[in-house]
Amino acid sequence: MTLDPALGAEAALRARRARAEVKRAVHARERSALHVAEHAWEHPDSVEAGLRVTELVDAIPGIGRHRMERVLERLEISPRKRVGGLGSRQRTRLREWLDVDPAPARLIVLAGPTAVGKGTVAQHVRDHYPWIRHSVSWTTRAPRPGEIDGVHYTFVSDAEFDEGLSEDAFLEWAKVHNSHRYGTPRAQVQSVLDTGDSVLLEIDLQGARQIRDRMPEALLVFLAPPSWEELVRRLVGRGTEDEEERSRRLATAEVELASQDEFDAVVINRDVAEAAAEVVALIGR
Ligand SMILES: Nc1nc2c(ncn2[C@@H]2O[C@H](COP(=O)(O)OP(=O)(O)O)[C@@H](O)[C@H]2O)c(=O)[nH]1
Ligand SMILES: Nc1ncnc2c1ncn2[C@@H]1O[C@H](COP(=O)(O)OP(=O)(O)O)[C@@H](O)[C@H]1O
Repeated sequence: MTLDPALGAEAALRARRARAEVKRAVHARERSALHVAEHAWEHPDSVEAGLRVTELVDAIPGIGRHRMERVLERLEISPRKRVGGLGSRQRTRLREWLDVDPAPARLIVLAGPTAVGKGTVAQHVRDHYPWIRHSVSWTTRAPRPGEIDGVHYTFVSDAEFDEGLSEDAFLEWAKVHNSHRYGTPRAQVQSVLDTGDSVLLEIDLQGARQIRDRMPEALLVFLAPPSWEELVRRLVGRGTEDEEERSRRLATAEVELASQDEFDAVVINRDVAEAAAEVVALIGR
């Protein structure tokens, strides 16, 4: 006997709708992902068993696509697998992972004195930990050679920055080194956090303090130099400031170094890769 193809298509549509309903319920926290998985393993013919593991994990609120991929890799589960088709060791690993509350997406602030290596460490995080997202700040300073608008900063005029202020568009903002204004766009950061990915902000100390007051759940990391001499060496070595600007920045740096206690963690930037790994480990995801 051959199956009527129209009936087959109808059954497939029903199954897709039923799977969508399970995902909706998990996302709305009406059912836990663990409950869905246990049901799938008890009832091999159920809708739950037919869900792809990616669909189940992705439906968990606050997970985010990057994190889902990493989790499945760590659990050694192929993204093509259906929940009902997992082997017993995979089931055990998935059960254990679902049983603990997944860490929520976090806002991470990386601050520290001038030339300590904030930009360098943030770039290393960008290159090696792509699931951590970065906010693009607005600034009134002019682009340096090689800097791209919308990538390194969003370069705006004073009037445009004022407009942003009047619309309450910044999560925090500050006038840095007594010259230009810099601000973190609120909507951009919030939309990334809403997808379940963590966001790293590389901002100055005044901005870090504002974040601490407004978002106590944020993780504040102070990047410190191995020594004062090394900080001076890095500032001079970078060669982007003249003598007068350098002494101004070093005076600020002295004050900033005294503020380490205000932070959740201090990471010493001896080696760029190690410092970046430490920051990522603090985020815990
Ligand atoms: N408060 C605040 N500071 C920022 C923001 N974006 C960048 N900064 C800080 O502004 C300072 C100057 O940055 P930049 O002009 O790129 O120069 P450089 O860091 O000296 O190379 C650095 O300390 C940055 O961390 C922001 O959105 N808010
Ligand atoms: N761990 C490190 N070891 C040696 N040099 C570093 C290290 N981190 C950064 N640097 C160098 O120090 C200088 C300042 O770094 P940068 O990222 O521009 O600092 P910031 O963004 O904090 O002002 C740059 O020339 C950079 O290459």
